[in-house]
Amino acid sequence: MSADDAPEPAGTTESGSESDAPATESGSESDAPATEPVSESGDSPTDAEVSAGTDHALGGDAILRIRDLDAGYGDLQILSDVVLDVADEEYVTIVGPNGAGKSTVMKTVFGLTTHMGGTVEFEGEPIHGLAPEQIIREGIGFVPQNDNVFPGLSVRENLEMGAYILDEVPEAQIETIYDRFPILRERSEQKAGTLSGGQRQMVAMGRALMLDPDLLLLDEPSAGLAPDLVDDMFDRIDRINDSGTAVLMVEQNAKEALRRCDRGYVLVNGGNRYTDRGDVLLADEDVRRDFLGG
Ligand SMILES: Nc1ncnc2c1ncn2[C@@H]1O[C@H](COP(=O)(O)OP(=O)(O)OP(=O)(O)O)[C@@H](O)[C@H]1O
Repeated sequence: MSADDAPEPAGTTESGSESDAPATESGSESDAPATEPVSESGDSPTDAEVSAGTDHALGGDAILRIRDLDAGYGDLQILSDVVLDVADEEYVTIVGPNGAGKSTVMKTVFGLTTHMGGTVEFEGEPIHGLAPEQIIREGIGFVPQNDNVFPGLSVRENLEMGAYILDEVPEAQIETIYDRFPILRERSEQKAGTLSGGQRQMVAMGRALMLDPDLLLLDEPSAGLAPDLVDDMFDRIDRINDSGTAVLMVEQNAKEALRRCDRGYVLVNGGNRYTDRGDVLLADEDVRRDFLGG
């Protein structure tokens, strides 16, 4: 989704002083917020006056709607009262310190943790408590950070595994994935374990896209990639989102992720801290200092 199409969060600034200022004319990705908050004094706004929002729910419709979510592992609670929305075709990033619970949110949406309270709804239906196989059927694909390919299977067999719930291999979808990642067509018969890190990540994404999900969950897609491949990976994610798939991503490369996404959530210690457009989070002094390395 382009920034212009992005739904507005229910509140974009702590003060609630949301401006109607248009996005920058060039529409270019810059560090400046596309919407410039106006100071109460009427002075020219500066970065120091940008306040990231703390209203974590979207004002409008969401295809993924998480409310007051408590979850963890066994008896160990990690998430407390998490609120998070993803709108149709939106690109949302979760950032935050190590151990904040970012991956746990993703795993919880995909049914891989212990649900302890609150709700996760997808396209209007509750999905908390469902098994991953059921969640895939609902239209959610997940690319975990680790162990996300079958190393002993070929590229093609990996893709086929992404559609294992179907009776027949969807050949047309495999072709669509090959069109999106042409190198995978070339390496179709090669064992996934022998591919480079970037190519393995493409296999993992391709597998998660096999059922043409409405929402793709990506956990640290740039982890372990050589620096010159990171931009390429982000470009591919942009294109997946541009083709109509909503994306919820956890990313260690927080600044780049926030530059690219529509909205971001800052998670700390298992709970929400800030929610706003990516460019607003990038411009907020406190967010930059505390969570983005200045
Ligand atoms: N399978 C598990 N069993 C028990 N505790 C776990 C498990 N996985 C993660 N945790 C704990 O949950 C907490 C949150 O971990 P999580 O991986 O969600 O954080 P994160 O924000 O994604 O961190 P990072 O950026 O380091 O990946 C951590 O304290 C972690 O040790």
